[in-house]
Amino acid sequence: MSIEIANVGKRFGGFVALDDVSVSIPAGQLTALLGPSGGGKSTLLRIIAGLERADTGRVEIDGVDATGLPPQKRNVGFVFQHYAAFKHLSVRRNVAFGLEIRKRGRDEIRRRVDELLALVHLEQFADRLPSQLSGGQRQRMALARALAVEPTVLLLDEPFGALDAKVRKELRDWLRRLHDEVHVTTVFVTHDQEEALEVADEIVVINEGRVEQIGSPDQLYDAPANEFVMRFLGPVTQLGDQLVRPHDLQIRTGAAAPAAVAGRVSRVTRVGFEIRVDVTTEPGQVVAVTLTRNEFLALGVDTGAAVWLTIAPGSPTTTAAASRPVTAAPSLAGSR
Ligand SMILES: Nc1ncnc2c1ncn2[C@@H]1O[C@H](COP(=O)(O)OP(=O)(O)OP(=O)(O)O)[C@@H](O)[C@H]1O
Repeated sequence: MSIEIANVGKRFGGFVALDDVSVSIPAGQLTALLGPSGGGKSTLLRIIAGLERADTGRVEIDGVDATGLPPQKRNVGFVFQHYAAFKHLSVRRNVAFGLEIRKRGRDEIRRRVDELLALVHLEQFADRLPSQLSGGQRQRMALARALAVEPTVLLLDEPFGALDAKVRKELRDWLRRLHDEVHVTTVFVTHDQEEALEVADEIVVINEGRVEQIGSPDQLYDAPANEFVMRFLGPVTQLGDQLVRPHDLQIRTGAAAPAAVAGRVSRVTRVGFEIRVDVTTEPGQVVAVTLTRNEFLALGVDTGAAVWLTIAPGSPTTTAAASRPVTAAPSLAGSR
């Protein structure tokens, strides 16, 4: 049940929401559409669902041209951030709804709903009303309802976005496990890079209506296509004109390697299990380095110490597009 999106464009008035977007979503995978707010993720998802019509381009679901098909003919399941349940119906009836309107037999419905409630771990809540569930339980009910009609594709628009951090994390682990059991081709929208990196088989990074990069979490993290992707996927710092992750920098106190950049420790901050060491280089650039506590203790430096910075071999780096002004810091010239 693969999805092919070819050259899709969408405008709202004069505003370009999607600009020539092409993505192949492989069958049976969990794919994340990741990007900042307003980038076009939901619009793309809605176009796949048939809730929005593309101005240009084509959408193919499972080899069939779906570009002009209405949502009900696409066999997609959809879950939104704020799930609208039938308030007066029990959890069981909510999950059964799609099967009832398809006039499935009573025994079949009961069997299928029992299976689904077990799958989302809501068996003991079958007779409650949606208002008697927690937010996380309600979203699991929504997923069970979307899965009830055996969609070829499951589309999730920030399904856990409205929940608190702890519940989100539980649900994302659960979604991963659920997907490993059910294997339905799933596309979910998130603006949370950690969520995408943890859960997805493949990530499509979308920004300002365009695809910035498509790849596995490892590919995106280890080989970001550009500065945007590198910055969006995790913390970065700048050494000279190179963007690098703070934990990919090495600090030395002794004889400098040929490519090492000299500086002084300007600040040391402990952040949980990590130590953040700011090193101000001679041109006055403040470079952030993160070390484990043991690495920091072994290094034996403190504020004011003269050090040399190198980028650990093999680390992902990108050249900063425009060299940003370096952070203002007192000049260290001549103070070594
Ligand atoms: N029906 C509409 N009419 C006009 N503009 C719209 C409409 N739907 C979306 N847009 C605009 O298109 C752009 C992309 O919106 P979209 O919802 O796809 O972004 P998103 O990446 O999903 O963002 P978020 O994470 O905030 O939901 C936004 O600037 C939005 O304001």
